[in-house]
Amino acid sequence: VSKIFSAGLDITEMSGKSNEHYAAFWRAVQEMWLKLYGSNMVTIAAINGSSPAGGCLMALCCDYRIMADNPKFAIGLNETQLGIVAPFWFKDTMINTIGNRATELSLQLGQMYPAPEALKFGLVDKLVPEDKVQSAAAAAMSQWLSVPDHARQLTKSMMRKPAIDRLVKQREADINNFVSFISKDSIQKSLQIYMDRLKQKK
Ligand SMILES: CCCCC/C=C/C(=O)SCCNC(=O)CCNC(=O)[C@H](O)C(C)(C)COP(=O)(O)OP(=O)(O)OC[C@H]1O[C@@H](n2cnc3c(N)ncnc32)[C@H](O)[C@@H]1OP(=O)(O)O
Repeated sequence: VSKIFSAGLDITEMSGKSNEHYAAFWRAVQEMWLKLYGSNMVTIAAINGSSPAGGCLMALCCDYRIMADNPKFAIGLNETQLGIVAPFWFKDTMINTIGNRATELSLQLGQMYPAPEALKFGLVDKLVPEDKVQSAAAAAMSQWLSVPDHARQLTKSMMRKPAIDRLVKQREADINNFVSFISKDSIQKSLQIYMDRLKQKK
C-alpha cells in the first residue's frame, strides 16, 4: 500500500473476540517473529511508508532497513499509545537494534519517529528518495549476499539466538499472558478508544 509499509497488527483481531481466538492470533504473531527474526536468509526491509508497532517489529527483524526519506513517514513501537504493552520479545528485538536506553525511551513514550529521526536513532540504516527504496534494497541485498553464506548465517544466529531461545522457552506462558491482558475490560476499552480516534481523524 502506498504511504504505508505496515499498519501493524490488525487491531480488530484483538478486539471483541474469544480467548481461543486471541490465543491462536498470538501464536501466529509469535510464529511470524520466530521465522523472520530467526531466518538464515538475508532480509532487507524496504520501508516505503509508515510502520507502527507490529510493522516496526517486522522491519526490526530484518538484517538491514532502508526507509523512504519523507518526514511524514514514521516508524516505532507505539504500543503504549494504544494502552497496550509491547511484549518482551518486541523489546528484545528493539534493544538488539538501538540499545537499552533508546529502547526504554521509545517504549515508555510509545514514540513514532519520523524517518530522519529514525535514522539518527539507528532504528533504520539508510534513507533514500521515495522512488529509490526498491533499487536501494536490491543493491544492499547484493552486498549482503556477497558475504560467504555459512559465515554470515552463523554470525546472525550468534547475535539473535539468545532472544529467540527466550521466547521458545516461554511460548505458552507468553500466550497466556497476552490472552489475560488483552481480554481485560480496561484494555478492550483502550483499544476501542484508539480505533474511534483513528476513524475520527478522517
Ligand atoms: C499485549 C499486546 C501487545 C500487542 C502488540 C501490538 C502490536 C500492534 O501492531 S498494534 C497496532 C498498531 N498500529 C497502529 O497504531 C496503526 C494505526 N494506524 C495508523 O496510524 C494509520 O491508520 C496509518 C498510518 C497506518 C494509515 O493512515 P491513513 O492512510 O490515513 O489511513 P487511515 O488511518 O484512514 O486507516 C484506514 C483504515 O484502516 C484502519 N486501520 C488502520 N490501522 C489499523 C490497524 N492496525 N488495525 C486495524 N485497522 C486499522 C483504520 O481504522 C481505517 O479503517 P476504516 O475507517 O474502517 O476505513
